[in-house]
Amino acid sequence: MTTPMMKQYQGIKAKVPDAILFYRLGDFYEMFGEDAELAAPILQIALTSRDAGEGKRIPMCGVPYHAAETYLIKLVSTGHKVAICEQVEDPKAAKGIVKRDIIRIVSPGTLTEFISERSNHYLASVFFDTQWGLSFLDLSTGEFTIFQTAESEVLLAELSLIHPAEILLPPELMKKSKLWVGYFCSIRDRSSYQSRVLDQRFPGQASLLEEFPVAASAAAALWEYVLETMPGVDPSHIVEIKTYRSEQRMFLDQWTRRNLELTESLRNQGRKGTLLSVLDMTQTALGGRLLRHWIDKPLLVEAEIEQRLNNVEELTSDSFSRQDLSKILAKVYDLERLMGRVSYGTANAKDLLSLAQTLALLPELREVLKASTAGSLKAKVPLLEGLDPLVHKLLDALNPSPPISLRDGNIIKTGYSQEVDELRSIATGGKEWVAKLENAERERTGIRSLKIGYTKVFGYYIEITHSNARLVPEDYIRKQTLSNAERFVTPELKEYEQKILGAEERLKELEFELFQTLREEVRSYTQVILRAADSLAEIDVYVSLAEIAVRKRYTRPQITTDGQISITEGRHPVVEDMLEAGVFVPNDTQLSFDHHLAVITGPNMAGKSTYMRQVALIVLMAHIGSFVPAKQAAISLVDRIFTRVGASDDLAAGQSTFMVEMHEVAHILKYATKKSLIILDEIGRGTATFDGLSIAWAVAEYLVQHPEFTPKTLFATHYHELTQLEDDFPGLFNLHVGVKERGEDIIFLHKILPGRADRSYGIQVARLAGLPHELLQRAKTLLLELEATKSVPSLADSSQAVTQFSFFDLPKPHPLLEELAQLPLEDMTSRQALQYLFDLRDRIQSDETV
Ligand SMILES: Nc1ncnc2c1ncn2[C@@H]1O[C@H](COP(=O)(O)OP(=O)(O)OP(=O)(O)O)[C@@H](O)[C@H]1O
Repeated sequence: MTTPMMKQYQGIKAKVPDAILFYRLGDFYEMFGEDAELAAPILQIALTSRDAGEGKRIPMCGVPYHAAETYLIKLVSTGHKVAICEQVEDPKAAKGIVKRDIIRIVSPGTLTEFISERSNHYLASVFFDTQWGLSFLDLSTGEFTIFQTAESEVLLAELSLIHPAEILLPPELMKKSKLWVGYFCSIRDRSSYQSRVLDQRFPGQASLLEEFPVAASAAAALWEYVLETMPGVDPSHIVEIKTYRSEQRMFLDQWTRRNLELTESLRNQGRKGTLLSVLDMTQTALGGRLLRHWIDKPLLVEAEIEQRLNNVEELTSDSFSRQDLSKILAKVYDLERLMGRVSYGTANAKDLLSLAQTLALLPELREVLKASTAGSLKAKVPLLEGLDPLVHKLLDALNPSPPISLRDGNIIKTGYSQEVDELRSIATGGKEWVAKLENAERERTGIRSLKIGYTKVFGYYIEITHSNARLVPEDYIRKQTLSNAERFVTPELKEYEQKILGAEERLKELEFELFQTLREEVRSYTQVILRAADSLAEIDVYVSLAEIAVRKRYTRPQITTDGQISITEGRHPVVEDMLEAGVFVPNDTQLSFDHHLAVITGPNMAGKSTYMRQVALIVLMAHIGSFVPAKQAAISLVDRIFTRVGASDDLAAGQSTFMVEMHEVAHILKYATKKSLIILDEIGRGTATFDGLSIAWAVAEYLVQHPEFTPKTLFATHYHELTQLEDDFPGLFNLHVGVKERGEDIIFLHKILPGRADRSYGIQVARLAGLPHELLQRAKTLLLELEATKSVPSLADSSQAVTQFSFFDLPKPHPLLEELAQLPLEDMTSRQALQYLFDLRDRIQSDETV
């Protein structure tokens, strides 16, 4: 027969077939059967077995419950779900086997511990019904958002932006596995998407949910899943559902975000070298996360941008307030996540203390804001009010250095509760009483080594060594014999023991109860605390942006709608930071509807990419509400920024470098409007020369041929042929990056100048990179050949057939070169050499040798 315990286990396991069940047995969480076989190698713990009844044995492994978190994280981070099953009744009260049940299911998306402080950790849900619905929730902070779009591309870009730890999908979408490559997905029953759970929980948001029904369906499934994974818990810190509308926030596709290295660097996907790292001087995790949101979703509404810029400007000119606010913010804890723990009932005394200490800063913060010349930020003052009574209560109630555990007492401060104080004085006074008794007994018996001790099993005892046995009084009752001593009790000691132990026990219980009441009281302030948290985050971001603006000499951009982007002495915020002070060469930019496409030529390494990205970043920073690295900037609002930069492939999605490039170009041409800003860096270079040139040429033409479609475009290219377009299209103009030649070398000036570059200097750059001399000589010879044979046909006539060019098709070394190589220069006078050169020129001009 199966053992009763195994029966109970199987019943619970049947509820969570897709999760590894942590089954609490004493001080361990045990795993059985397939769960054990799966988990043991991941956790690197021993796999044993246990009697399952009927002579069968079942595989088993276990982890100690006090260290369970580390094991749990390991399983979840390797893409597994873990269900935690606890005893749910007091073992003393249990008849037969103790009742157990699942108290929480932890999956990658529902993890709230050990997650990055400065970024969000999202659980997402997707649904499709003529449109795409997306909903995502950060359980640790309570941020809950819905979003709806007709374009799958937009959905995928949103997903790549929020990078959810887990996506919930209905069965029909789960099948479209190509869309979800790289994500941990959980399947949900289709009925979950029709659920009305949100109507009851968020009654105030009915109209929002009605407006975006597909996203609301996704959110319903998500909410149901949350409730399922945390039975009995209402995440009260999740107070509202937000959305963002495409007309209010700039949508940045994943390529643009990546190419501009906004929050992740291309090289190592870390923060270093990103716009975020340059702008982030926030002091709090709240502010850090908000700044990231601002960068991810720049504003499109002029008034909102101006409002942010006003706040930044006011703080730039008030260094006192900036410093004071910074000092206060440095002491602020992560209120959102603390409130998360309050709502899950996992906040301990240290958490409430951190919360109280943070809220205790608010009066000082309000004073600084009131006194500041930053008028707009004064509007935040009322949002930081209403919490002082709670702070006083918490600080009065909580011991300033409480233990982590809530069950061991020492949480409540003396003076807060009369009952606590009384019990504590009995408990601690009792110990004094024991010490007194010890002295008295030593006197009475004359045994100097007499000791009163305590063990959990025997309670209090009087210990007397065997050598003093003859001095033991008659009223001592023998309790235990050790190798060198005897232990005794007296009725008096026993009676007092009851009183002390009872008091200690009751004290711990009472302290826990009082703590829970406090935690509930904090929970009742959820809305007010989260409102204060929002304001703190904003103030933090403004102080950070202002501090950066002052330190790095950024200026306030003038926001316009006249279609002009006019930047004087603009700099690249990240490249500038990496170079020594004063080394970065600033450059100007002028773009308008009439003059909207700049073809930029210049050698490799000259600074074309840097310049184009700098323009994109300055425009983007202006839309965030940040000051910009320029002497002066007037930025007309753009609707989107597109970039096609550098070679990258997406082998996971089965696309070659060239395919990715063409895909990105197609995407840009499809979605860009007259109000967009486009960065195109060397398009066409991923394929054969003439194909590439033709495509680049045709794209440039396309961008200037339609009078109603004049997106501002920076177009860097090594195909110098494109500069010819300037003559035919007034909207197009040439720019080049200046270089200076010194002998065989070139010096990069990094200066953007009007007009076209005369040469590519590719070989000089290759020399700088250290290519072998012999190879460079050969390259030079080949270059002369190519230039001399003029094998590149003019593409001005697009009907002309384009032939592919390959190094294998090169002609043999030109006879002229052979002649030059043979020239007896050592035996020639300089006059003869000069004469030879004149003759040579004449021969070339008369085409004699070509
Ligand atoms: N304005 C500038 N001031 C100072 N240094 C600069 C400037 N612009 C670029 N640089 C330096 O030159 C390096 C190369 O710049 P960038 O990559 O923009 O060149 P590029 O012309 O795009 O080259 P390629 O054609 O090979 O892509 C940068 O890493 C930076 O160190």
